[in-house]
Amino acid sequence: MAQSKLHIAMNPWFAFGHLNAFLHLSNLIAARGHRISFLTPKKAQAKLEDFNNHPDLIKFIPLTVPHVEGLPVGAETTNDVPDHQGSLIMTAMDKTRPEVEAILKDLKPDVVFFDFTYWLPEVTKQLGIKSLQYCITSASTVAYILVRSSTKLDEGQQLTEDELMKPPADFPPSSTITLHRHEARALSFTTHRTYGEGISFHERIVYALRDADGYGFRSCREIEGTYCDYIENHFKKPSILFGPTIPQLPTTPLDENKAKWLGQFKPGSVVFCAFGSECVMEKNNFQELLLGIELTGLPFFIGLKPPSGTETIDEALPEGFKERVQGRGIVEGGWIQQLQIMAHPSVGCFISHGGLSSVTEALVNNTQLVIIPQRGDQYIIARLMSGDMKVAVEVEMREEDGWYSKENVCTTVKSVMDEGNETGKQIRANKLKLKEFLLDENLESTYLDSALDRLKETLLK
Ligand SMILES: C[C@@H]1O[C@H](OP(=O)(O)OP(=O)(O)OC[C@H]2O[C@@H](n3ccc(=O)[nH]c3=O)[C@H](O)[C@@H]2O)[C@H](O)[C@H](O)[C@H]1O
Repeated sequence: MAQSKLHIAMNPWFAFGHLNAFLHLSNLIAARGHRISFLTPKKAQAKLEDFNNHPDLIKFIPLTVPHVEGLPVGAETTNDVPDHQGSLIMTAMDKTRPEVEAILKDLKPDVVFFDFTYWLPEVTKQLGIKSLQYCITSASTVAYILVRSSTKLDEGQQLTEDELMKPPADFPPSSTITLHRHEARALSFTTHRTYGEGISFHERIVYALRDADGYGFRSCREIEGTYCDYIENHFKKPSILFGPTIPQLPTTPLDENKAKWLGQFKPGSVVFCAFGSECVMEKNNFQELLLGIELTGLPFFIGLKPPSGTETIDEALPEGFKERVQGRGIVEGGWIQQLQIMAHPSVGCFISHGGLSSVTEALVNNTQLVIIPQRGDQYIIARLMSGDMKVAVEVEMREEDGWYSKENVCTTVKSVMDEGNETGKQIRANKLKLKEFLLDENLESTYLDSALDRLKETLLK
């Protein structure tokens, strides 16, 4: 088996973050001569095709997404609907089960990589095919929340807010992860919300984990090895690290005007703030964050969506802000060239929400990293980076409701930006070491090769 070529089917959640992550992995696997059958909604296929680097080996299999009442006609992915209709897209994806079953019966791949379709292992078992749950979030998130959730579910109970604040008793002793009260409360609310007809998000993920033949993570032993072992020991199934996704600088250069604007400031002096592709903040938190950045006295570039209840960034700005920061600060509300901005030599600090991709992008750049987690896995990723790895700092928040003051924001940013500050020096040194490790040209291929070997020796033996 070690030298044989595999046929892998991919069945990712109908959201572009997931479809792209699975396609990225597919490209790496196909580069080693393995065949991929990539199940995707019909319209999404057109958007993914440009990113298929191995059309001879990666074949898209279009799925007809059934219409679900309440969804706009033709909606297939979360991209086609507002946030609150994500659950209906999940229902639609669940309804593709008969089609997926027929496709797999016909294709007979060796293994199916999936994430949210908790019913997939039942289908594959009947067909004599293996299933691997490929998680695009951090292994530490699965370890901290879902391992004990599964035990609780078996007992007909749910994790409580108090339990979520602390790690389970048998958690790796090297871990520093704990949650604040407001985080535990928010997490408990989001995980227990219905996601798809008649099932909560949390049940969906736990059943997927419980029934899959193994797990895959976009991470490495050096960052999350202990968490991966913890998951493997609990579920007694192989937990495979495929290596972190190292971002490539896009070929499109940074917009000329932005590059010119950033270029007028000293190297490493600009504060850059962006909260990923989904985050819409509350207006008061948004304004306090802006005021905190203003208070640092440093030049800044902020790319955040207009906060809730507003249509434009201009109407959301604090009183007099625009006039006060004229010439040294920009706030934008649309899509920004995050990778190109982060790589600009003038940028010295990145304030992030803790999304796994944004954090990884910061780790392979020279910016200092400040995290203000907004939801879900971002709380855990923030602790992992600030506590376990000591490559980031977090803004102090009020325990009960997560409120932070402008002074908290300013002090934290200055702690990593002021020359001579001990915290800043330590973070910079740790980050540099990790950057060198992550940018080792052999890292990606070493991880991928050993992940595929492990897949063959365990699931597919
Ligand atoms: C799995 C899920 O991913 C989510 O992704 P989200 O978009 O928030 O953040 P990132 O993972 O940083 O991903 C965001 C990605 O979009 C890029 N980008 C974003 C906005 C923009 O204007 N320009 C850009 O280039 C950015 O460079 C990064 O690559 C959440 O974390 C969630 O908690 C997690 O479960």
